[in-house]
Amino acid sequence: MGDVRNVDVVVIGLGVGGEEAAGRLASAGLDVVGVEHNLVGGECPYWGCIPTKMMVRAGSALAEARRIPGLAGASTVEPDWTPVAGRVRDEATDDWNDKAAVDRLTGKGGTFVRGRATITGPGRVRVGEQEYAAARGLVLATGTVAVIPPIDGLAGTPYWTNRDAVEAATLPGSLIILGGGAIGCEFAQVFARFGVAVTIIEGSGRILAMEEPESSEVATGVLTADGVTVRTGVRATHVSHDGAFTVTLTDGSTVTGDRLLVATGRAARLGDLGLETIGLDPGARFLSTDDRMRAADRVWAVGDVTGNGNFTHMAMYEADIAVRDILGQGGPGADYRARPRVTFLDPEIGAVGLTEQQARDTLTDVRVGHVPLSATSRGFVHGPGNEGFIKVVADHERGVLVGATTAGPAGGEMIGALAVAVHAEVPISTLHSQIWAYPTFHRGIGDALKALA
Ligand SMILES: Cc1cc2nc3c(=O)[nH]c(=O)nc-3n(C[C@H](O)[C@H](O)[C@H](O)COP(=O)(O)OP(=O)(O)OC[C@H]3O[C@@H](n4cnc5c(N)ncnc54)[C@H](O)[C@@H]3O)c2cc1C
Ligand SMILES: NC(=O)c1ccc[n+]([C@@H]2O[C@H](COP(=O)([O-])OP(=O)(O)OC[C@H]3O[C@@H](n4cnc5c(N)ncnc54)[C@H](O)[C@@H]3O)[C@@H](O)[C@H]2O)c1
Repeated sequence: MGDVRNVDVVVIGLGVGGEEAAGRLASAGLDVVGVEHNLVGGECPYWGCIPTKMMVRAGSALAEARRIPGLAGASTVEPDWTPVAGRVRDEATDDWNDKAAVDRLTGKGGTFVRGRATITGPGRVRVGEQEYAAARGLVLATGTVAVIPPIDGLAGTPYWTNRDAVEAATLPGSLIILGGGAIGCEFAQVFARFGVAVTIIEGSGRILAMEEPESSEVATGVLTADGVTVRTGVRATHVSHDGAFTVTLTDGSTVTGDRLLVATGRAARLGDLGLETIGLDPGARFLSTDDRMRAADRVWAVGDVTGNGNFTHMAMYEADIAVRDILGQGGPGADYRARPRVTFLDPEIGAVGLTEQQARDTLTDVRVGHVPLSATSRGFVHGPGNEGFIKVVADHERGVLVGATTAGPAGGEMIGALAVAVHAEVPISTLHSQIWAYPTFHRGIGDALKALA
């Protein structure tokens, strides 16, 4: 065992949240050690948001080109995965090389340690043979891994997770996707648009089950139109692989495919972290925190491990709160009322705050306004590809919005206006007097507000 090195803060896990926290604390002059056993930047830049949104961009370009007939002449579309895989490898991930990110941290004065960190006691962390004592404390930002359900026969088969799907240099002829959440749906649409025969198997009654039922309906419609087979309310009971995959479902039917992508949710990486040495439960699903992201005395937790939403913007939001607390800077604590999210389908499905059902479960007088995008001027003008809707959810007693969904060609952008309304609790009477530019997609927000009933 080497000497104990005394530092101010040890950050465990340098994904989105940890990298932000370590960089900010180092810039503020603290002696910070950031530990990462894989790639600095974590899931988002290498196997998550960035490469998948490059894929979505490519799929959307194909879809838009296919809309030319009827709109602007003729088009012949020949999909080719080569440039997509090339962009993912060269532009998004630098061939899965994190040198730039490591340099960014050390350039701010932080110390980078590649290895797996284990907590050995209050303020104490071990990486290999080196022990660190952190006077100010620890930031835990170890993120999540793909959940692999205990389906008979699945273990031991060469199934894909999001990582394999992002790294794919060539596409399979057919793909079975277990799970119809954001990951399953986004990959399904992209791959289908490149000619892959995709089947989604979703155990619950609808895909995108965490979102509004109308979102599930739109997603099912567009995926089906793209050639995806969407199976809901069925689960896999058995998986076999003999070169191709065969999945047996609860209704007795089977589905075959060249590849199988498991996209059935994420689990926090907490098991082997040594949480028991600081009085935390190593078996917990998530680390619960107070509104300053404190999980225990001199222990902060940020990002996916807190269970407050697996989104990059949440990891950065929570890292900011933890950093301010460590530096004694004060400022607002965590407030999850206006949590935004966007599922990057075509149409994009943006959402903020509560769904209608969540609002009805907690509030006494809930009013809802809904407008199909095709009924708005811009939706009408747009024509092909105008699937979507705007839905607003109001707490009538307080006269404010508590949630909204914007599905459409610019759904991820439209939600910005409604996120402000929910976050700042803008009175609905004030929103009614707002002038919405014509003929934008977001002008439909005014129509949805008028439809509140
Ligand atoms: C396919 C996919 C698409 C996504 N798309 C979006 C999107 O469009 N928009 C969005 O907002 N979010 C998206 N997400 C979610 C987003 O990637 C995560 O919310 C984000 O990466 C969380 O950041 P984090 O820092 O909490 O964890 P992570 O990014 O998971 O980073 C945690 C890091 O900790 C390291 N680590 C773990 N244990 C240890 C240890 N003991 N010692 C050292 N290092 C350790 C890991 O190697 C990892 O690098 C997507 C996720 C996936 C999988
Ligand atoms: N655009 C984005 O912001 C974006 C994109 C991708 C992922 N993410 C984040 O990553 C997280 C994980 O995504 P995800 O799609 O893996 O998880 P998810 O929890 O959103 O969806 C998983 C789905 O799998 C289903 N399921 C679970 N077990 C099953 C089984 N055995 N058979 C069939 N279906 C089963 C669940 O009912 C659920 O609908 C999301 O919560 C999201 O926050 C965000």
